[in-house]
Amino acid sequence: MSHDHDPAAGEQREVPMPTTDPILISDLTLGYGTHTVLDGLSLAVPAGSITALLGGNGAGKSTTLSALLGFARARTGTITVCGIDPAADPDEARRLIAYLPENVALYDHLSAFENADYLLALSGERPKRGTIEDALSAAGLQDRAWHRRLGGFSKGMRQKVAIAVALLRQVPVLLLDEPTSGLDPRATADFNALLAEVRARGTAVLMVTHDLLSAADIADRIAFLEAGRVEHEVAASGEERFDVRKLHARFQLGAGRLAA
Ligand SMILES: Nc1ncnc2c1ncn2[C@@H]1O[C@H](COP(=O)(O)OP(=O)(O)OP(=O)(O)O)[C@@H](O)[C@H]1O
Repeated sequence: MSHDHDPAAGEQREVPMPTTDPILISDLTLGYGTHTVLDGLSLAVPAGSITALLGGNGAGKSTTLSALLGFARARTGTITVCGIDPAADPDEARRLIAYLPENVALYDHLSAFENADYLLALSGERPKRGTIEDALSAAGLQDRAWHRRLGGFSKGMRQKVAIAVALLRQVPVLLLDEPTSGLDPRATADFNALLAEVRARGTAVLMVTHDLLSAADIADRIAFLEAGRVEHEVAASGEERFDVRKLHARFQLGAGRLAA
């Protein structure tokens, strides 16, 4: 499955430097049939920052990611990924996005290395010799696991392979759907440390999550999605992190409002 690694041909693409916020959603309304899911949603994620998108079940968090990927079409409002409208040009928008769904689709019969190599080839990437190993290592996967089939991997190990692929793609936007669900606290901390590195590269990260602790630990901004829009947004200031108990209370308030 591995392709020929010609170092000369394997130059990594430059990460496009956005002139506007890489993720920009303005007054977005979207739904399925007669059911309106997003109703005036506005959200901006600047380069080099992490926004956690919180909200009750069915609030429209995954739908927001679908719209950024060009799978769900806006009725009104605008949505851009580095200035590209994903509905008008989904291929170009997806070229700029690394997306980690909740259940990452990897191939059990391939090794970690082969999975990364194959998935990158599907994205049209030809990584330089040694860069896959570097990325697997940076993602925290021990070298003895690099050439083992994924069949026996834990969820945390799979997540590391997936994030290694995302790291290798060097794209300006990373979308994560509940990335820490099912991870133990140690694996979650490792994952957050990795996200901090992705942020330091200038990537705009939007993370849908129910994990308040993880969001409080890593996010720069936390947006609460309620009644189809961002009703409340809080930002961490400097070294001061979020208070998880306050976030929990805020979340309960929103969930109560949704149920009312
Ligand atoms: N393809 C679809 N067709 C019709 N309705 C859909 C579709 N996808 C999602 N919905 C509906 O849109 C609403 C929002 O779903 P979405 O998956 O975006 O919520 P969510 O906030 O991600 O929820 P959860 O936290 O449970 O994952 C729900 O009522 C859901 O049933």
